[in-house]
Amino acid sequence: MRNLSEIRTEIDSIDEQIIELFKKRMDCAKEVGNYKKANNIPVLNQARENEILDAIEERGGEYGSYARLLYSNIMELSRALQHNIVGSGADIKEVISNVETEIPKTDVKVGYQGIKGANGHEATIRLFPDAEAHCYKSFGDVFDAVDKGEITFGVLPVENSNAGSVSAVYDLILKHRFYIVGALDLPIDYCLGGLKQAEFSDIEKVWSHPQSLSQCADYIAKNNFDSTPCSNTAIAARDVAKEKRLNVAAICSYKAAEEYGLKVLDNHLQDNDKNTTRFIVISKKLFITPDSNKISLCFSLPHVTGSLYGLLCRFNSLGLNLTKIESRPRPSSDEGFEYLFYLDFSGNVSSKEVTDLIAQLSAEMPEFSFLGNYCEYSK
Ligand SMILES: C=C(O[C@@H]1C=C(C(=O)O)C=C[C@H]1O)C(=O)O
Repeated sequence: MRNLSEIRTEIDSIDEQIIELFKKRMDCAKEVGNYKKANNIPVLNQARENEILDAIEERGGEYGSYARLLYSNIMELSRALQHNIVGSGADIKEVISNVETEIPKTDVKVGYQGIKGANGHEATIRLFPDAEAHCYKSFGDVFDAVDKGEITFGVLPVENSNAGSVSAVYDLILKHRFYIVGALDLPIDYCLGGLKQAEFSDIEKVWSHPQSLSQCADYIAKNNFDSTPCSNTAIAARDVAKEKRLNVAAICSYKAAEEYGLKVLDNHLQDNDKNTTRFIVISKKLFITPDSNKISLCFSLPHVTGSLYGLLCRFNSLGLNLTKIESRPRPSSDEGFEYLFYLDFSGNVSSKEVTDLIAQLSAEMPEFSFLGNYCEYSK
């Protein structure tokens, strides 16, 4: 048997040959790109790629499936190069280069779901301390109000560190495709708000938003409470005050308890003391502030093997850090389910590599939208 350094010497020499061949292949892809640009031919030729992949797999012998994977990556990168040459996604690049960089914070109307004292209200106050806050019954109503121009911005919860994604909001993001212009990670602290004359031992039932009930699931189980979902934590607090039932309490913010005259019967109910909810700011107009550190995209995937893998390979090749990927199903006539994807990654569009990537994806992904580049605050 050869010793390790002998084998490694051979590997190094093979790599030297592979890299030279890889460069030659990319030079050819570049030439193909120029030809496609001159002749107005689409970058992707799936049939040709499939032919190459099948042939490579065959020739790869015992390493056939590895060879296929290697080549799917190579062709992914070869296409990325060609998209830059043909100038794919010029419309998105144009939008990004002409964007406004300052978000108006005064003399604006900002909407949230719920009523005064809701977590959405708190997020709105923190993000827009000088704005006029408007409350809406449902998440959908906030989106509709932005659509009609009744409010300039909407503040919506998208994710909680314990309970996970707020699917209803993701569905609305994917439906409306408004821009995301800001985000805030808001620590959430719940109390048990009961009637003034109630004691902790009187409480048998708790009312709150399903997300909040889920964030306090251990606490509720430990105390053997009966839980009832409400449309909002602050609405739960208001209704507990209104209904005047001694054995019912709301799981709500301290502000909501105070706002609706409830007595705090217990503190910090959340199962995880780092309980945090992420809110986003939606807008019909795009703003990208210079401190932006997060980019959001959405798209559907073609029904082709490895299409999600191919997409992830592009991010990997640029060393970009994906922070979230969410898929939402929707019924489709032929394939049973079809999926829309929502994706976040760290970055700023001032980087050419990043805008090139967004432009490339816009040309390849069905139903692609660039949702925005914004700063995610944690206060
Ligand atoms: C290079 C080409 O463009 C793309 C990349 C391919 C490759 O790298 O082999 C194959 C097909 C196209 O999707 C081509 O059309 O030949």
